[in-house]
Amino acid sequence: MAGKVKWVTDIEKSVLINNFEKRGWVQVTENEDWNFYWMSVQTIRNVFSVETGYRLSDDQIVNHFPNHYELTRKDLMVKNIKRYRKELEKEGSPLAEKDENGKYLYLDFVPVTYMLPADYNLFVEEFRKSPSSTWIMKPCGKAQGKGIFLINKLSQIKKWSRDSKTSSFVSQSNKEAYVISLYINNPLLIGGRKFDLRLYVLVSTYRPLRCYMYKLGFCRFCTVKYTPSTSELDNMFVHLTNVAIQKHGEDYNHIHGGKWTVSNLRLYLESTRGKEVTSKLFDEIHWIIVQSLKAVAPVMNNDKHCFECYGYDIIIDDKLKPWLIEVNASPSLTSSTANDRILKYNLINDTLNIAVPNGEIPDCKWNKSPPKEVLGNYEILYDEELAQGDGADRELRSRQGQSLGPRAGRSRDSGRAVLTTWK
Ligand SMILES: Nc1ncnc2c1ncn2[C@@H]1O[C@H](COP(=O)(O)OP(=O)(O)OP(=O)(O)O)[C@@H](O)[C@H]1O
Repeated sequence: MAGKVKWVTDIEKSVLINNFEKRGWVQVTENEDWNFYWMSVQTIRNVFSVETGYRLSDDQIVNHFPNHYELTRKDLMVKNIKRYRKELEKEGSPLAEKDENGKYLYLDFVPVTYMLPADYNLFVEEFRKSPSSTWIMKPCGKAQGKGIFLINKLSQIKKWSRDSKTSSFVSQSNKEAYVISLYINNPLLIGGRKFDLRLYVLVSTYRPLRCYMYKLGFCRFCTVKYTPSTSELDNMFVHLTNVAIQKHGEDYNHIHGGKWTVSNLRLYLESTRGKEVTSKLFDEIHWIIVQSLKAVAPVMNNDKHCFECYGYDIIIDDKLKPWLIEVNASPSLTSSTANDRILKYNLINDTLNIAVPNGEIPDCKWNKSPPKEVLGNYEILYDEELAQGDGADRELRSRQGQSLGPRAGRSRDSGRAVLTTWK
């Protein structure tokens, strides 16, 4: 038994268990000595809570950072990105440049969002500026499309407030927090349907930031054709791409599960829009992912026992601008189709190959910069150490020279530091 990795999980998914067994690892319970724990977000809270006083030893590795929620809670992600933009602005960074209307030229990649109830007045002010816009209300602590609804009138939000059995937003502050985001009402449509992208990103360390992009993401399609018409605002089969919602749709296809691989999307876009704009779009997607990670890196508890495989949700609009919608700490490992099973099995396999080098008893001082041969379907997305003295300077230099930001054809950090091709 000695020398074998002892694993525990509280997520009973075959794609996990098959991977552990394939490596000859030994299953133990959480009360025994374990080396590798693939845990839910509830469990990570207990492991790192002050009350439990649990201390991880050098040979223990877990799949979440203690305060992953700084990125994976809808409200905190937006708060951190707003703070990051302000800091860059204060530093005079060219990345924080704004247009004549005061809108960020490059860092405008999350839909305008307010926290409710805290930012209610700010929201009302913004709402009145463009009263014909649609907004999407999302509970901060839920997933799978639960509790989400669309509004286009202030009266709807007032009604919601009343319905949640409170007389004012102030008294609601202890209740469930929501975010309200500007609804991207011009999504890119394929076959008339809205879709979003689910991309996987592995972070092995936040300081220095080192992250990997999984090549095999997918698109999730709605089952009903898209219309921005207000008469369909309540129809979640039109607006929400979550599989948890769409699988209840009449036209849900159980064979392909309403999914396309990202490489299919790429081919489709290359043939309909051209290679150059497609490549620019994917560059920009990578760029906003890196920016979101840079935004939270300073506040992350960069615990050496941790790594994390995030599920990024991205929507592309009809101008081919990508929007970061959300980051998930526990992307679904449920397989809705045969292809899904293969993808998720491989995702875990490749993740383990990086997080637990050689499948041996982990050492929390693990080499977080593994050789290329073990990356599988991962590619380095950003490596701060490689970018040092190169990327940042170059970002500044390029300000004086040409344009900035992937949308403007900005020259990016060094190719070694940042993924530039993704076929
Ligand atoms: N600002 C927006 N504009 C357009 N569509 C949006 C927007 N925000 C969310 N959506 C749609 O609603 C879906 C659910 O939103 P989101 O992912 O934020 O919520 P969730 O319930 O936490 O889902 P998940 O299970 O992916 O965590 C998205 O996949 C997307 O299709």
